Amino acid sequence: MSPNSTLWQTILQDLEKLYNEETYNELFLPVTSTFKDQNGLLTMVVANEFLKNRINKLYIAKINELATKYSSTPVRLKFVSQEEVIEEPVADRKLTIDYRQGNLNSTYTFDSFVVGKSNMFAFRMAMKVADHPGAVANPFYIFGDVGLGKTHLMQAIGNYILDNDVEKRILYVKADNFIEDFVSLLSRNKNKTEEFNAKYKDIDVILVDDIQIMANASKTQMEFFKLFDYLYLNNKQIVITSDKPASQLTNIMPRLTTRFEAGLSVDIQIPELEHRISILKRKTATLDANLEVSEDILTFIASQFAANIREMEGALIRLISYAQTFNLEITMNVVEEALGAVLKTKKKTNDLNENNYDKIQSIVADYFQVSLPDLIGKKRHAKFTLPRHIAMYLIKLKYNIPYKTIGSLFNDRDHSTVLSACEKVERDMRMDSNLKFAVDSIVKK
Ligand SMILES: Nc1ncnc2c1ncn2[C@@H]1O[C@H](COP(=O)(O)OP(=O)(O)OP(=O)(O)O)[C@@H](O)[C@H]1O
Repeated sequence: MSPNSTLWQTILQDLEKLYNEETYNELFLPVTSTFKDQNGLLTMVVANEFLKNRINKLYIAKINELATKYSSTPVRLKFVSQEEVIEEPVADRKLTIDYRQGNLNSTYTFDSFVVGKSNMFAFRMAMKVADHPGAVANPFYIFGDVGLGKTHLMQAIGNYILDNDVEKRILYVKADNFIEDFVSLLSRNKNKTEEFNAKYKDIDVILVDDIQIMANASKTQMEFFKLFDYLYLNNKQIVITSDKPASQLTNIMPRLTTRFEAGLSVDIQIPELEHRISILKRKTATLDANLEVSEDILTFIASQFAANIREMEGALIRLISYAQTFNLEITMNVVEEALGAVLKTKKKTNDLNENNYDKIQSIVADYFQVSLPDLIGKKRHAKFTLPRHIAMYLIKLKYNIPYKTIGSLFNDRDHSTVLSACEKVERDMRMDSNLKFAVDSIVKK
């Protein structure tokens, strides 16, 4: 394959847009030659070690992401220096591509992971683990609620390690697949657990997703325990995710949970509103949709899908696909058309929940005939501030949650802003019968 290969030329076009002229001219343009082996490993030769290291440290994840996007067959790019090509032929280790291809999603990188307060520690430690696999935190245990980015972060570790050393064997496995694999092997041949062990032992990094699923599968747990010890003793990196801390896992044998606890545990929390909006912005950019989604609309979506990033992303994708299909500009009406059904179902589920803060926000917004983004947002006109203060007051009255938590439901306003809003509504109601009437009517709804 020559440097004029269509794939590299296509990638170059994107790189030119993504990075400044100097970087582009210095690093990407002078690639001297490329060749592809039978595993789909595309080797790019650059002039010297310095250029190679810069690309491998800073740009390889993006380049491989683009390669995956533009190639119809599995492909990975590896940059080597001119000297290396002369000294040693590029290694050909058959399994590497299969590991990546079958397991890791190449878009789950550190680069595409938006960092905020809720995941900062987890992110930083994950970077450290990826930089020094097996040496910093073993096992590395990530826990948190559904859809908050555990798999993404775990796979980012795998992708990073692989991007820096294409010969590393990274295995990502969902705990349920691990069980299935074990059970199907036993059903074929009861004495063949060695075959199972060999498959899993021949790896450098194991990423086990949703370990809680292994609850009650005691034979599989036993097998996993043996594997865990083997990998651990051989300094292979183990990364585990779960929906709860290791100490709270039920029906998982203590000899496993205590080993999980002995490593480093990090949690991922629900991101704050601004953080969720940043995630949506990043997602919009990667969708390449050529469609403008305003800040107000992103705020609205982020405020409706607080607890699960997967659902929030799903709503954004649905909205954009809808607008593209019907060739529409994205307005609040289009949001309602595209997401109406999803929001209705979500509302029903919310109605079953005790803590129904957005219901109060919607009722107040309806009562005062303002839109939800305006109620939650930053506009300071009295037309918006009065309903906003009333909504804050009613949430405090009904749920008595901390002022700071209420603030997070209103564009991350701080504790003192919410406190003074609630006090003002309470004070004004004593003197203003219209206001009292309005608040009472809303309470009855
Ligand atoms: N901080 C973030 N930045 C960018 N994308 C994110 C972030 N957090 C989550 N996502 C995206 O949200 C979606 C759901 O994330 P992921 O599958 O990693 O969640 P999870 O915690 O593993 O969920 P589950 O408990 O269901 O396994 C993915 O598309 C992921 O890329």
